[in-house]
Amino acid sequence: MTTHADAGRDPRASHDLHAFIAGLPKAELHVHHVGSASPRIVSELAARHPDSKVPTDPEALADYFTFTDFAHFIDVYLSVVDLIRTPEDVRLLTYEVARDLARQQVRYAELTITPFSSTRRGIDEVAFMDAIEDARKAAEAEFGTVLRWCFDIPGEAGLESAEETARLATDDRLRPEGLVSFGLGGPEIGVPRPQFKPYFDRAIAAGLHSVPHAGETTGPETVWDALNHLGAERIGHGTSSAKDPRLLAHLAEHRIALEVCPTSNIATRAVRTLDEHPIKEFTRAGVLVTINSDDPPMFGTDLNNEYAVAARLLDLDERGVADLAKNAVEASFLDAAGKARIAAEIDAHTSAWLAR
Ligand SMILES: O=C(O)c1cccc(C(=O)CC[C@H]2O[C@@H](n3cnc4c(=O)[nH]cnc43)[C@H](O)[C@@H]2O)c1
Ligand SMILES: [Zn+2]
Repeated sequence: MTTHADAGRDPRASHDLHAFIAGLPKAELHVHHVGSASPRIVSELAARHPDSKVPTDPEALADYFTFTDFAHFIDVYLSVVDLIRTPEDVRLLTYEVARDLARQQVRYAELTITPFSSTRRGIDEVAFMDAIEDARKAAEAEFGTVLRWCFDIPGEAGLESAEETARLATDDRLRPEGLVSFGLGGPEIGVPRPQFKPYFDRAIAAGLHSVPHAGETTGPETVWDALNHLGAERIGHGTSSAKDPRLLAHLAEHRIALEVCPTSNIATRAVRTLDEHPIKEFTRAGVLVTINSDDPPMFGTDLNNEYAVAARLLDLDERGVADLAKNAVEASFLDAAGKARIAAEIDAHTSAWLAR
């Protein structure tokens, strides 16, 4: 398993490729709000709330963020969710996440937020929406990074959480301007996707895109369920799709992108080793693969490292990496002008790099 000591930079990618990736304009489509809290923010919040079991020492967090399995990961994740108690915590977290993305040349990110987890812990819903929107606008003005939201249902919390998430996402008085999509996260085992159909139907009717997690910890049938019952336009992870050639052909034919997060899959032990990751099977089948970081500090990674990992697994040079970055732009929910702008930036960076 990848340890935090060697994570954050794939040692097998060349120094040059790392430098190319670091400067490459990128879009991130699968990254969680709370799961992006930096060790500094987590330890600051933990110090403010001494009743929490989360370590206050940033150094100790690497151990705390070493997971025995997916269920353990969710336990730890929720202990960090418990640290976010006020609208100011939400604003600060969102703004700092945007700063970390901007440092990696991320021009556009769809950030998955679980509003149910905050409102059920007593944060006022209007203050919550104001906090994320305030941070989004500040981040765009100060860093130039465009943020958009995906509100996800924490499936294991039951239909009550689905109802609350659908309400927050579709009520015109609450729904934030930056909201573009509707998701479903958390464990998959014992949480069948079809039960969430009415909530996805409402979100889709309200103009939101459908982007559930599926096939991360269960088989390809869950991905089929996400497609057939939830109207999925992209799939979060979709790792087990590799076991079903008919599914791979369907994803490829319909340009349904997979949001691949290689290091996450190792850290949660959904996949045993990076070399066993099915990313190559996806590209071989013609599936639109996008590269993402999921919960970067918790997995000791960042988006740049995920691109370096993908480059190694797919044996890509700079042009191949640039094509992966363009896949994310294509699969994003940006408008055509926004897509064209970032794609042109990717081309400009690549041409300038290769002409050195
Ligand atoms: O907030 C609660 O009170 C609560 C109660 C019961 C269950 C839950 C959850 O299951 C929350 C899970 C939460 O995890 C997020 N997440 C982050 N990374 C991943 C991932 O790789 N795969 C699936 N889910 C992930 C997700 O956003 C969920 O909201 C909460
Ligand atoms: Zn995720």
